[in-house]
Amino acid sequence: MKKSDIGIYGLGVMGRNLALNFNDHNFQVSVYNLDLPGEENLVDAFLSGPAAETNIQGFQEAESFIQSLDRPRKVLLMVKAGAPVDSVINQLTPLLDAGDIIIDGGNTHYADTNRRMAAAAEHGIQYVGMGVSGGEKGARYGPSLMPGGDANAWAVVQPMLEAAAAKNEDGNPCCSWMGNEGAGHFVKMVHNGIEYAIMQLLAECYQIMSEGLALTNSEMADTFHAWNNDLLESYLLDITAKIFTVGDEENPKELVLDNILDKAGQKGTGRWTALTALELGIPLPMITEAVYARTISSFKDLREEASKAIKNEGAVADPKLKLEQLQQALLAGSLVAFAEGFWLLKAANQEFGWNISFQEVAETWQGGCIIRSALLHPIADAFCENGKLPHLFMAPVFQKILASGQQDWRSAVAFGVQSGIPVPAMAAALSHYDGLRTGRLPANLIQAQRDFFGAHQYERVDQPRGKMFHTQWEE
Ligand SMILES: NC(=O)C1=CN([C@@H]2O[C@H](COP(=O)(O)OP(=O)(O)OC[C@H]3O[C@@H](n4cnc5c(N)ncnc54)[C@H](OP(=O)(O)O)[C@@H]3O)[C@@H](O)[C@H]2O)C=CC1
Ligand SMILES: O=C(CO)[C@H](O)[C@H](O)COP(=O)(O)O
Repeated sequence: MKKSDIGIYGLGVMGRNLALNFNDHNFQVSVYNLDLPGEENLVDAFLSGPAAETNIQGFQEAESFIQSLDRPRKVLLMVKAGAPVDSVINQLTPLLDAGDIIIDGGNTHYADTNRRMAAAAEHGIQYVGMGVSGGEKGARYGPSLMPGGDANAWAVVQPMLEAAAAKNEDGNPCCSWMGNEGAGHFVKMVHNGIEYAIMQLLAECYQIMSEGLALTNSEMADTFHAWNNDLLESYLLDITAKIFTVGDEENPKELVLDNILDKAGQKGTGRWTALTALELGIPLPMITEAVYARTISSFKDLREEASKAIKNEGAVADPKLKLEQLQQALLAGSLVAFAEGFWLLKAANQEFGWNISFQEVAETWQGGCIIRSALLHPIADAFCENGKLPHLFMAPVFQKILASGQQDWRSAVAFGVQSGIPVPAMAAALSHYDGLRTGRLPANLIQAQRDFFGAHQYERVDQPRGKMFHTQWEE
């Protein structure tokens, strides 16, 4: 039997679709899944189902799975992030040889990848932490891939990963080497932070349209569909418009959307983005508010109770918001979401000594991934022109967009605030914009207060930076 080019461990949603994708590109694929007693045999189900007409080989034991691979063996782990990855690595390490390559394609925390890469190196195993985006369809027909880790492995896995990846409008694979250690997983984490922010922004537009402007579901479908153009064209806007057209199987006259409980789930990547930003000292108010918004949604019972106790009487926004104004808020907010993400990537380069190319990240996100958006083209151009751009707001192209849309953006936020419709991401995006474009903030008062109660000292506007002063504020 021909040895396989790649082995995929884990036949969940992503693993089984990636296996079919690699097979489509004429790579020989081996698959394995650790089934617990009593669980369905996923390998058999896969081979007799979706993989029936393929050359994919399935294995019931890890030993034979690993032996089926061509050297250096390349094993792609598509298992649940966290402890399962450690347990799978422990299972496979004795079966692998020096020079073999483990690729973790799950949503792993970058610090875990740093640790696992160092541990694998002790056995001579090359380790790649790879962000994968695109969900089920992306995995099947072309995801966006963000590998990083042991650079020696890149040349070996590059042809396979590039073949399986989505292609952008220029025909280039949406797959780039992100850098050392956990750089690939860091980029995927930030991708998900941006994903949270844009999803929340779209959800806020939905609530403003439905509750504030009394639009029907079909009007909202049309509006989202019409907006999905020019710089606003994106996968998330596209699927949002489609969601407003899907009927409920249980109640055919209703939309399934109207019958979904308003409690947002989260697996952790958005929270990690916010926490990492806090640790690295980078303000990501919009992404963080998007995480909080999911969290507050999870307090469903408390919210129901509070909504009965605390009425929003008399809250009326004036004047009524125009849909064009809301559209501008969506555009500006989407841009802020990307600006926050790239700002964190810049900080990571500085903190960890990585060399993530922001242009390549933007290009890698142009196809296949959940946050693919027309905005990623001018973003890639901006970084191509100036790889050291300190913040996306400093690119003239975005200054123009933000400046021309800012009054409408403010109106949309004001409409939400005045009518009592929560707009945390939209408002936080605006605060980020206003905070950054304000040359003199009231932080002088904070410094005075700190010096008053704690003798923490302050710098003066008329003295060199770093020279500290203290005032005896009271006798
Ligand atoms: N779904 C998505 O849209 C995306 C998911 N990801 C990430 O990809 C990874 C896989 O996701 P997905 O395919 O959706 O997940 P699924 O839940 O569909 O599949 C999880 C897989 O992990 C296996 N697994 C769980 N625990 C263990 C363990 N202790 N030992 C061995 N195998 C284990 C499962 O095996 P079993 O069936 O036997 O339990 C199954 O094969 C995750 O890290 C996820 O965050 C990344 C991008 C997009
Ligand atoms: O990585 C993904 C998309 O890019 C996964 O779908 C992930 O599960 C999304 O995060 P969450 O479940 O927290 O919404």
